[in-house]
Amino acid sequence: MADKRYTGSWESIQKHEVPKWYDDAKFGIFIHWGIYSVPAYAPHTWELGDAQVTDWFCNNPYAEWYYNSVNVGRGPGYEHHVEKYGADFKYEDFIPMWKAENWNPDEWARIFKKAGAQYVVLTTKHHDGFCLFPSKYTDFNSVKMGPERDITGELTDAVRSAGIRMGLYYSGLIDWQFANDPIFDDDDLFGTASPTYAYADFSYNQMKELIDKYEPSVLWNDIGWPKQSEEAMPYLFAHYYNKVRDGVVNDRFNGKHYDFLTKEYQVGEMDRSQKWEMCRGMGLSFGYNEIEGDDQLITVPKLVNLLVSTVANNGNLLLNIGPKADGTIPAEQVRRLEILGEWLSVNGVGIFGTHPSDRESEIREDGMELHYTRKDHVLYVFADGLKDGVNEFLISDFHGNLRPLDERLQIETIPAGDGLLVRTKNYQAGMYAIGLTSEG
Ligand SMILES: CC(C)[C@@H]1NC[C@@H](O)[C@H](O)[C@@H]1O
Repeated sequence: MADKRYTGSWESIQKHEVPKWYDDAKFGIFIHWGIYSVPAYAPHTWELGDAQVTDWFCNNPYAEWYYNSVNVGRGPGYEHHVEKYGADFKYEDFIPMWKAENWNPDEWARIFKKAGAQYVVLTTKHHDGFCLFPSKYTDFNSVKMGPERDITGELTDAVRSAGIRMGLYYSGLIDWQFANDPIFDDDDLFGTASPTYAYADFSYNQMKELIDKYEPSVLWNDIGWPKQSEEAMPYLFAHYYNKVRDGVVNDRFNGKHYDFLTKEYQVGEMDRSQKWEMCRGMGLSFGYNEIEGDDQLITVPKLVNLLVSTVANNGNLLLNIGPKADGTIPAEQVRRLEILGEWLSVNGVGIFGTHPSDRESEIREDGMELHYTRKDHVLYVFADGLKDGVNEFLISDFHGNLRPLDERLQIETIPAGDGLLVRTKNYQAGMYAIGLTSEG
């Protein structure tokens, strides 16, 4: 029987279930690439969630917010712009400097594949309103100017050719081509949001354009959706799900319907019963920030720990890269993807296609962490925060045996009461979090 079609009602839409591919995927790559990649500057201040909102917007670490960081007329972003480019240099003057002259989408796809990424999400239109696709609703796009290429189309083809799913990000509520008063706080942010019915029609039409042209596996909307077209949302979702049967949408369409919840840098409250996704840059920014060198980026041990702890608690990790304006990915970001891919090539069996165990993650006072996943009857244990050489930890209420996924690791296992004592004999820091399996 043909798949049931969705109708334009909330009742119909809410019958959509999270498709297996998204639940199994566990790891994707976010890409923030745009005009802002030319100036590539933001002060290295705080992780989102660590700053007062009143401090955030004039000291914004997000390089993709460059336009507003200048528009506020004060703070390090503004001062940097005036000093380097002059007060009369406009944001749009960066467009002809974005040439993407060294961009090879197949090379990006090769890097993502080697990293173990199962899906990719590209910014098709960020808050600056510049579209990375040939929209028929605006000429402010990457085919008509700047790179003069359909970045979304070329990357979608390359990523899918590599056997990776393609998702699309869209700034649904904020578009500085329609409303560009400086944003100093959240009131300003939502005050500039979707100012008119004309914008609501524009964003609805562009989202439909993206669905029809690229049939993305993920619709990653940002900030929110225009109130003026909120009633039409079920039609948009029905159109999407009928066209992309195993597509997923995030929770940033005003939270009225979603396949997965989103977290940005910090986990905050966690509900393991719902599918969620953690996203973050490798540094404090999503867009490339030239002052964020290797020392300012997340370390590999912390990156592996983030992936393991996210997956063990029913999440996916969507790790962002910020390419340079010329189309190359900064070497320090590529290196992290390569190492993560090497770790996943050994331990991925305990990550991809697994489900959270009924065992909660354990964060011990000595810094050791135990995280659990399962696949059918097989239990996977990930131990992190270990020291070189010998470490001991108890898997309570466990009557099987465990063996390491990394054949370099030597362990002893000793039945102890109702559990199993595990002793590593030769742990080395380069093994990062170690994976153990109960599969014989
Ligand atoms: C999580 C990521 C998509 C961020 N969402 C909020 C934006 O303001 C920010 O620049 C970035 O795109």
